[in-house]
Amino acid sequence: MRDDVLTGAQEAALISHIDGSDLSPFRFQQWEGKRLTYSYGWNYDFEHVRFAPAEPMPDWLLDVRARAAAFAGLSADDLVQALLIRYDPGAGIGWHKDRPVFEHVVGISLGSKAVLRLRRRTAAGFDRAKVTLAPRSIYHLSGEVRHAWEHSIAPMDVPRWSITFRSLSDKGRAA
Ligand SMILES: O=C(O)CCC(=O)C(=O)O
Ligand SMILES: [Fe+2]
Repeated sequence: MRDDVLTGAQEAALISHIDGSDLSPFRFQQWEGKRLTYSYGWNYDFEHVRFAPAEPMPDWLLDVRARAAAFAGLSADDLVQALLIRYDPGAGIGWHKDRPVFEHVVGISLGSKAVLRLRRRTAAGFDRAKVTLAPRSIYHLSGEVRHAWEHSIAPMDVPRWSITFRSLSDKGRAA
């Protein structure tokens, strides 16, 4: 993780771009999440279990993608997906591992801080950890924390925005 990878002005511009995007509620089976999302590059459709190319990333994302790649030691071209999320008050994200079609996960937090909770199943229960995601900070999930641990964010009473860049895994490339 690293704090302060964006200025306040850059953060405000990214938030207004996300708010100006055609966000829609995350849907899975009968369940409609309170978090609003939009994907560029590739779309993993949970409702129809379909992984398909999506609209290319717009210019306003390219600078922040380059920073995310540099931070994670990747090349910008590797980060082929960008997921925009707006969490309105009451929205969170439940326990999950990111889909196996993706490999590296690099996330940028905007607007307000959140606690990223982490857990890994053990014989006795769960190992747990948590980390504070400050606004304007970045994190990289790879290796064990990406593949062996789940993560979640509890619903909050203030809005938060995030941009998650992902590379494809071998499985994603094969698909
Ligand atoms: O909002 C975040 O920073 C986390 C998002 C996340 O875990 C995901 O989209 O898979
Ligand atoms: Fe995730």
